[in-house]
Amino acid sequence: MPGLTKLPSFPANVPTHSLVVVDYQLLKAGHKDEIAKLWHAATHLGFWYLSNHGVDREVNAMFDVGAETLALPMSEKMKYEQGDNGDSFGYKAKGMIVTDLNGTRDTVEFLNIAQDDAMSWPQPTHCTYPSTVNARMNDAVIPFIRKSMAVNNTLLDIFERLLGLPRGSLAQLHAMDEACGSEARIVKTPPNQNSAGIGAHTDFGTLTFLHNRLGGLQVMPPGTQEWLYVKPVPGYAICNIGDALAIFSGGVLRSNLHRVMPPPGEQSRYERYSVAFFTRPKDTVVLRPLAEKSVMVAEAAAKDPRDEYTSGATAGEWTARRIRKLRVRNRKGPETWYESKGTEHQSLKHTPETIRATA
Ligand SMILES: O=C(O)CCC(=O)C(=O)O
Ligand SMILES: [Fe+2]
Repeated sequence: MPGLTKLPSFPANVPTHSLVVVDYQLLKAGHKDEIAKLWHAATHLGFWYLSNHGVDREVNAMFDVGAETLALPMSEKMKYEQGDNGDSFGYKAKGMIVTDLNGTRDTVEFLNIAQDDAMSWPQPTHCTYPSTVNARMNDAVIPFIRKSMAVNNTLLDIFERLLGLPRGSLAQLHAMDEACGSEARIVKTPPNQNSAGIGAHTDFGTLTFLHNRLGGLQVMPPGTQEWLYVKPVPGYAICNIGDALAIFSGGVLRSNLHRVMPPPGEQSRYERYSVAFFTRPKDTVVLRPLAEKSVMVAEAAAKDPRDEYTSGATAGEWTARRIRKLRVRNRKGPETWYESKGTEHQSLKHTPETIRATA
């Protein structure tokens, strides 16, 4: 069980970015200073720690489900592999996606469990899962997904209000009346790696609720070309804005570039697991600034003459394209790496040269 091993502490001598700590209970209580801290983090780096989220027990259970499942024989896991069509749900074997422009293969394996499948369980909506997932659906997976949804929906309601959007408008884009790309993920990085686990990317969806025990996650602060570690803090989630929310807000909220590297220092000798929940819009929602619904978004969109936030794609198409273009077997050359990109132009000028700098 990954939770029972005593892990070496995060080293003090690696370049690290400190994140603002936002208290979830204070946010829920409408505490003004806490909401102001959240807004600042969401409109600048797009990442923050969330304390007092109350999901610790469920997160620990998910680390165990991940360890049990990813320990299954490869032949069993491969029955659930994502494939090359841009589907997200299921298992992704190590080395199936590229991490950079040169086509370097990834070093991680992960398992994605659809929110829709958990909500319709035992009836599948999208796909089925390994027996180790099914066995823990009721006591671990569903409780984790339900609580993560509640956290992300609370944050979404706050952003909706602060963006000046009509009440319920963001919630409507994420309602459970249609299929969506929201999913839980468990990522496993083997010990002693020396290349990127997951390459530089922005998240595809709306909001990410992430749980780390070992280091490895890095962010590139806006306006820099420098990668900085995010230190895992026990009990704190790491939250970040994804592309869909950056686009809905006309760029007011920031979807920042990040990647997963081997854990730093002594930690690199250990297997690394992370657990995440991604809230994504309903598949049919078109990704575009909600300018007609908010003066703030309209003003931000007007300052974007190149229309970089108007994708024309639905959320389902956006996610499928980005996954498809990352798959090794779909790679034609360096251009396929650029074709996998989302709103990275927020961190970089949208040119091959600057994207190359992060590759
Ligand atoms: O493992 C992590 O810490 C982050 C993973 C990540 O960025 C992702 O799965 O999108
Ligand atoms: Fe990510």
